[in-house]
Amino acid sequence: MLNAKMIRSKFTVTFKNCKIVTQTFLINSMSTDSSQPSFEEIRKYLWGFGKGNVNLSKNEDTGIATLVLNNPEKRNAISGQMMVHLRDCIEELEKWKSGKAVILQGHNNIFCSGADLDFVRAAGTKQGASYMSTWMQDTLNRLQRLPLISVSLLEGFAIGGGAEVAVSCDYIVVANNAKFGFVHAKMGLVPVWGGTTSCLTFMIIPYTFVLATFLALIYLLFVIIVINKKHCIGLRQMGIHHLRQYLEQIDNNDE
Ligand SMILES: C[C@@H](C(=O)O)C(=O)SCCNC(=O)CCNC(=O)[C@H](O)C(C)(C)COP(=O)(O)OP(=O)(O)OC[C@H]1O[C@@H](n2cnc3c(N)ncnc32)[C@H](O)[C@@H]1OP(=O)(O)O
Repeated sequence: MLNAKMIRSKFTVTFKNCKIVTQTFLINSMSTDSSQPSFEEIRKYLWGFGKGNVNLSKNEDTGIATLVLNNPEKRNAISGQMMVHLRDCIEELEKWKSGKAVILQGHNNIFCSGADLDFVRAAGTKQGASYMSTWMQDTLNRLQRLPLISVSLLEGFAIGGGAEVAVSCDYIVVANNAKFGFVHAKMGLVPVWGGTTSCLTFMIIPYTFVLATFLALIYLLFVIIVINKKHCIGLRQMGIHHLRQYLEQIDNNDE
């Protein structure tokens, strides 16, 4: 049998253990892991894969830049080299003092067919996957935080990583022929470029807010009807009670 004191001391020990485990976890996660590759190392690695490029043109008069994904042989799929280009372009936009907006589009009216599958196959190791996701998450995070209005122009396909790039902009303009798809699940992948987080801010949070407001209004309406009904029943009963009293009084007066 455990008495209160024993329970308390057991709880304190458990609590202390939890605290130690939590603190160790936090210290570990905060410490800089010396095995983490530098971005310079990742750049060299990615540069060795594929063709294609990303073209940035800045219009100093209007303050509007255009960023074009260019790999026409593969429906503008993003190769290792293009990942490097994209980050360089975004770095340049970060420094553009007179810039107001950037439009992100694909070459020849097709947005992007995602990561270059030849690259994905070739770099399909634990190290390759980790390099790609670290690089692209950082790149798309920086695209989201650009001090410019960013617009993705969706024409043709925006698939897999292409969809992730699209949702990293502030606005998406969608053409009639656009086909947009997170196809990762079909391929047994998870979106590793940060697209799901962007989707959360883009779609799920606003829709949840609208749904919650709608449900709250229905609840309010329901409460008003119920209270009103109860109030009416109460008033009716009071009326009947007073009527009875009045009739009894008349009867008594007659007698
Ligand atoms: C890593 C992950 C992530 O987000 O984290 C991803 O992005 S995974 C990547 C997810 N993306 C995908 O699964 C898209 C795969 N592609 C497709 O479904 C299709 O190609 C469409 C994009 C719908 C386009 O179809 P359409 O009939 O118009 O053209 P097509 O299939 O004949 O393609 C034309 C040429 O482009 C190539 N091609 C197309 N998409 C490619 C890609 N993502 N990587 C490498 N090559 C690609 C085709 O192999 C073909 O090459 P040849 O002319 O030599 O035959």
